[in-house]
Amino acid sequence: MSTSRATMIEFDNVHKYYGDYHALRGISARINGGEFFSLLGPSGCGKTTLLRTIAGFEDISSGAVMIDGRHMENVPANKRPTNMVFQSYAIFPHLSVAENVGFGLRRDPRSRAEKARAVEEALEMVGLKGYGARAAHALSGGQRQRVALARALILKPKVLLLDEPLSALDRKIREQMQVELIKLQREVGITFVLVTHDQEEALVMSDRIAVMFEGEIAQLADPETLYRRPNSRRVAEFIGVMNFLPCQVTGEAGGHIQLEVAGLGQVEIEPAQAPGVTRGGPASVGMRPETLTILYEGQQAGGREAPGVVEEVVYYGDMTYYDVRLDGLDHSVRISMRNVFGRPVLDIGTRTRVAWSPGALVLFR
Ligand SMILES: Nc1ncnc2c1ncn2[C@@H]1O[C@H](COP(=O)(O)OP(=O)(O)OP(=O)(O)O)[C@@H](O)[C@H]1O
Repeated sequence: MSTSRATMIEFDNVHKYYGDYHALRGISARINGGEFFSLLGPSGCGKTTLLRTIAGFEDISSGAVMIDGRHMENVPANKRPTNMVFQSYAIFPHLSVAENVGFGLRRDPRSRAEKARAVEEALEMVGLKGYGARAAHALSGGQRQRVALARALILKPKVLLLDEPLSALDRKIREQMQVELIKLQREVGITFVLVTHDQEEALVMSDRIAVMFEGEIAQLADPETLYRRPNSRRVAEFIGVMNFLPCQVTGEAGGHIQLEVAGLGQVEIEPAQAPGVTRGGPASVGMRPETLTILYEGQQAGGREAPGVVEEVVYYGDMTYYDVRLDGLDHSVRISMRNVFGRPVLDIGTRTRVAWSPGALVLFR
């Protein structure tokens, strides 16, 4: 959580060209002090380029980058209050862990004993207390990334930049490191800016996320807003799974938007459920798989329900995916249900009813 609300980083209409290629197309955004902020997007969307403009590794073509109220034009990378942790473990294999962590303190005027204490503190912060004397080359991937983190943190930057720092790690270690990184960020209170293409990682770790496509920010919001109220189909599809049903906007009354949705019938939604909608054009509604429920025989929905046929059942242990083709729809919708009672009991071809909630719909143009 944020310790300070003041703006730490500001992008003002940043453009970046590589030759003719327009890599950043008018980025404007603010990152707060003490915030865990992520740049999320598919390969090539410009997220690494944007991160590198903060570090000063990349010049911008026009616009401005400010850090802590200071214009960064003509401020070289080594004079900026930032430090970067890379995907590859950029540590020196021939040095010890402590030598790696203390590397940035070579010209620090403090005494040897003080520096050694700072190194030990940094190692403790990243969960490597007592590892100082070990050879860096003998560490595991996760441990090397911790050393890289400690080496960055010991310099006490105002901003820590993380370029896919966990992507080379195994899934289990990665998930563990995600939680540790969040804790660490809360502890040190430094602004973290993370680049990732992994939507789950961004949702788990971030206070706010900027979703980028083709050099632009498509949506900037907290994880829950991004997930529940994506402002475009593209953002919705990039973050998790979403079902789309064609619909018509039939009217507006009492502050509500009235829809006729294929497979669902007439529905009223709140304006907040149409975050990206401007007037005109064909529309569709989105529904997340977990907002739908399969009703068993005799079970009451307590709300809205739609009939259909089970087309596919995929068992995942803790949950089952059902693909159900609702009557009046030419494709199936995906439904995910926790397996609280064990195995799925519906067979392919079974007629069933699907419970849904108007409040869980999102309208897109
Ligand atoms: N030095 C460069 N010269 C020319 N084009 C570049 C250079 N660096 C990046 N690009 C191009 O700019 C675009 C954005 O690159 P960037 O590395 O920022 O993307 P990304 O979203 O971080 O993707 P990835 O996750 O694959 O690194 C890409 O199309 C890339 O090919």
